[in-house]
Amino acid sequence: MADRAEELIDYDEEDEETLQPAVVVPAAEPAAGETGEGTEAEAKASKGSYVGVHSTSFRDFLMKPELLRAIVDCGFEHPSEVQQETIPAAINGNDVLCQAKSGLGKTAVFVLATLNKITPVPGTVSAIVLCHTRELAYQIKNEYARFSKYLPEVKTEVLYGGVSIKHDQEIIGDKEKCPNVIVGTPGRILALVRDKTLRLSNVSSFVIDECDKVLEAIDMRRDVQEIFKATPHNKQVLMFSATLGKEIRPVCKKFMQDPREIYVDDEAKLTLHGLQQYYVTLPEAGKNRKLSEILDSLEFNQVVIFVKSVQRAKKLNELLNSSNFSSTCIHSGMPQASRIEIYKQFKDFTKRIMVATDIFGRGIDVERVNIVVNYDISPDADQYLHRVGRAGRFGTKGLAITFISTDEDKGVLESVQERFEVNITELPAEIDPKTYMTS
Ligand SMILES: Nc1ncnc2c1ncn2[C@@H]1O[C@H](COP(=O)(O)OP(=O)(O)OP(=O)(O)O)[C@@H](O)[C@H]1O
Repeated sequence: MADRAEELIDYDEEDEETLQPAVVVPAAEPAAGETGEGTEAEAKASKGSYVGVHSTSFRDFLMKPELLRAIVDCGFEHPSEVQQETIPAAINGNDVLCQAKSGLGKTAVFVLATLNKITPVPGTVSAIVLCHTRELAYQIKNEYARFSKYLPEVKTEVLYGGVSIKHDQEIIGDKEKCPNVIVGTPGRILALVRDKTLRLSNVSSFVIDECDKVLEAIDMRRDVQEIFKATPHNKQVLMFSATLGKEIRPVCKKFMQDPREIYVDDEAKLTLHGLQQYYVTLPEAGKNRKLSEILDSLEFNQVVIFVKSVQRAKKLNELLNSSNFSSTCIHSGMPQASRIEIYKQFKDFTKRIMVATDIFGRGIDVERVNIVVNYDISPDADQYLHRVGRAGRFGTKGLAITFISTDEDKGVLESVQERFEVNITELPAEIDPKTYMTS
């Protein structure tokens, strides 16, 4: 930790103790669809039912009318719990460090807050949003497009590696086309800052989504720091993740001034209660047979199957297709344009089975995914939580099945159960589809 601390940016005033107390999200009664026991109420649970304890309206937030209109068009009826807690603080101009469950609308918090604040000046970047994968950046850019529908003067662009930098340079260098909001991955954004194409001296909002992941690896953190240093001192900083361990919080706070901290401190509350979680113990050689049994016997809208390497993703995808399961796959070994194309096809429901490495494990929002299979278990408990959160988005129901074939796998499963106080049981011979299919 001492080494890590030395890596951090230090502003003199940031060394003072944080003045604002952290908000710990209270224990909410499960909303419809949360108990996972298959009651009639759950069967009726649908997207948007998860509104938490207080039912405020988006109109209660002091937002631009153009944003309120877009929210209605998006079909959002009520703010979710995290939105109720966090949007007012963000709109008020506070720096915010926020941890909240997967799939409950953290993205809308920063998209709405930054759009509410922005007064677009042609040729000037006002907001910058960083995240760890290109697909997530692309997805966030689309969220900006949805919510800025009635703010046509606000231009948003996504920037990431793996595609020609020339194209980015042309857009940013052109005053007419230059985005006011930039979403991207740190490497490409830093390259554009270094070559002086991208000027960040007017940035007033700095956002990091999946901040624990972005700041955990030293190389990505260094890139973020360099980008951060190119922005003015006086700006709003917002950071989000479903997992914010105690070690990473001080790292995040080094980028912030007197932040509002909103945490789900009792990690048991991070479990999605609409999500049923099971494991299957089996030898490595039995995984393919079990997977096809699962795909044959369970009902699903869309399923994501996680594996631990690019090679395994390729092989499993080939095998599934040769066994007449029409699957697709996504991993870092593919050209970037194909990755985005595959993400879009899956999101558009053209494909129903996706084999993925962990590039798809965080943040990706495909609302019809109701089953996640950990063909290879995640490397750690946090990543497990993110992966299974791809099912059961926004209070819908879902099912997660994890294959356990080594003692090491068993250890990870145990750490998940301890950390998030979830009881993961053996996959039963039969599961009532009502318990994992949102009607
Ligand atoms: N108030 C709302 N009403 C209805 N749907 C909503 C609302 N807020 C967000 N959603 C939808 O819920 C889904 C999940 O939101 P989002 O991807 O922002 O979750 P998240 O908290 O960032 O999850 P993760 O931690 O997995 O990244 C999205 O499809 C989003 O459009």
